[in-house]
Amino acid sequence: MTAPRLKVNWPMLSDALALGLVLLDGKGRVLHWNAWISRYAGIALADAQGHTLEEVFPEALSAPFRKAVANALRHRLPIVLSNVLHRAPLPLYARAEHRAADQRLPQSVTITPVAQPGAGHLCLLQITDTSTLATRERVLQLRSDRLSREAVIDGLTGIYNRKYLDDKLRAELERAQRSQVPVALVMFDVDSFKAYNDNYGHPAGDRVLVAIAHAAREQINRATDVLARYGGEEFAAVLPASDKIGAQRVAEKIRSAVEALAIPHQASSVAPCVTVSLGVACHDPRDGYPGAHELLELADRALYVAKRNGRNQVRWTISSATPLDIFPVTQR
Ligand SMILES: Nc1nc2c(ncn2[C@@H]2O[C@H](COP(=O)(O)OP(=O)(O)OP(=O)(O)O)[C@@H](O)[C@H]2O)c(=O)[nH]1
Repeated sequence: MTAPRLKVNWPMLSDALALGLVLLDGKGRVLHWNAWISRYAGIALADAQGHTLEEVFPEALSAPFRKAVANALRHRLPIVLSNVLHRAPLPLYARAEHRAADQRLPQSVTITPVAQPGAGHLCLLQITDTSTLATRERVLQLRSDRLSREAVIDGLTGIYNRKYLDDKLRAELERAQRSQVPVALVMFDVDSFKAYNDNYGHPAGDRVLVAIAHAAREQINRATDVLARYGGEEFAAVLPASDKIGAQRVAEKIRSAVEALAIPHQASSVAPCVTVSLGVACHDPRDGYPGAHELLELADRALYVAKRNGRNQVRWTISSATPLDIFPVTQR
C-alpha cells in the first residue's frame, strides 16, 4: 500500500514556523523569507526580494554575520552563530519600543549552504529567538551571583565571613612577599559578651554584633581592606599594604568607635558600655614569610594580652616578635 500523496504548500508552512527563514541566492540576494522575518524585521518580503541583506538592513549587520554569510556562499561553509558570542546579528525587534531603543531580539543564527540543481548554490538562514534562553541565563547568573555572595558573607552582620578572610589573608601574604609591602591583621572581640547576653538576652546580643560590625566597617577606609566576622563575637580585619603605625591607628579607631556607640552594658567588668579588645599583628616581608595561621596566632596572642590587661584596648606585635613582644597602643 502506498502512502497518500500530499501536495505540501511550503511557503504557507514556512510562514507558520516560529522561527525565521531566509533564502539567499548565490549573490547573497533575498529570494524568500518567511512571515516571522517580516514581522520582526518590519519589512515585507516584496520589499526585500532581489536585494542583499546589506541593502535591506543598512543599519548594521554584525561583522561576524556578514563574514559567515560570505563564507557560506563562497566556500560552502555551514556555521552556527550562537547567542553567547553573537547576541543579535540581525536588526530584529519584538516590539516597536525595542526598535526605538535598538534593543534587538536575542538570536541564534544557523547558516547552511544549499545546492539547488539548476539554481546554483543558495544559502539558507535559520534564525531562532533566544530571549527566553537569555532570560533564563540572566536568572541563573543572578542566582549564581547571590550564591557566591552568600558563600562569603556572614548572615547576621552582612560583613565577610571567616572563610573569605582566611582566603584573603593567604592571598595578601603571598602578594606582600612578591611586592615587598607590609600587611597587617587586626583581631577583636567583644568584652564581657557572655554577661551581656545573660543580662540583655541573645537577640539584643545579636544587635550589638551588627552595630559593632557597622561601626568597624566605617573605620576601614581602603577598598582593599577586608573586615570579617571571624566567629561568635570575634571579628578580624586584613589591612593590605599597612605598616604597624597604620594598623595601630585603624585598630584604635575601631576601639573608640565601638565605645562611642555607648551601648549600655551594666554587667560589663570593663565599662558601663559595650567595648572591644583588639590585637594587631603586622607583617613586614623582610622578616620572612609567615603563614596565615601564624599571623592569626600572633594577632590572637596580642588580643589575649589586651584582655588580660584590662580589656577595651589595643595591643600589637610584629611577625618577627618573640612571645613577649606585645606592646600597648591605647593610651590611658
Ligand atoms: N548574641 C550572640 N552571642 C554570641 C554569638 N556568638 C557567640 N556569642 C556569645 O559570646 C559569648 C562569648 O563569651 P566568652 O568567650 O566567655 O567571652 P566574654 O564573656 O566576652 O569575655 P571576654 O571576651 O573575656 O571579655 C558567649 O556567651 C557566646 O554565647 C552570637 O552570634 N550572638
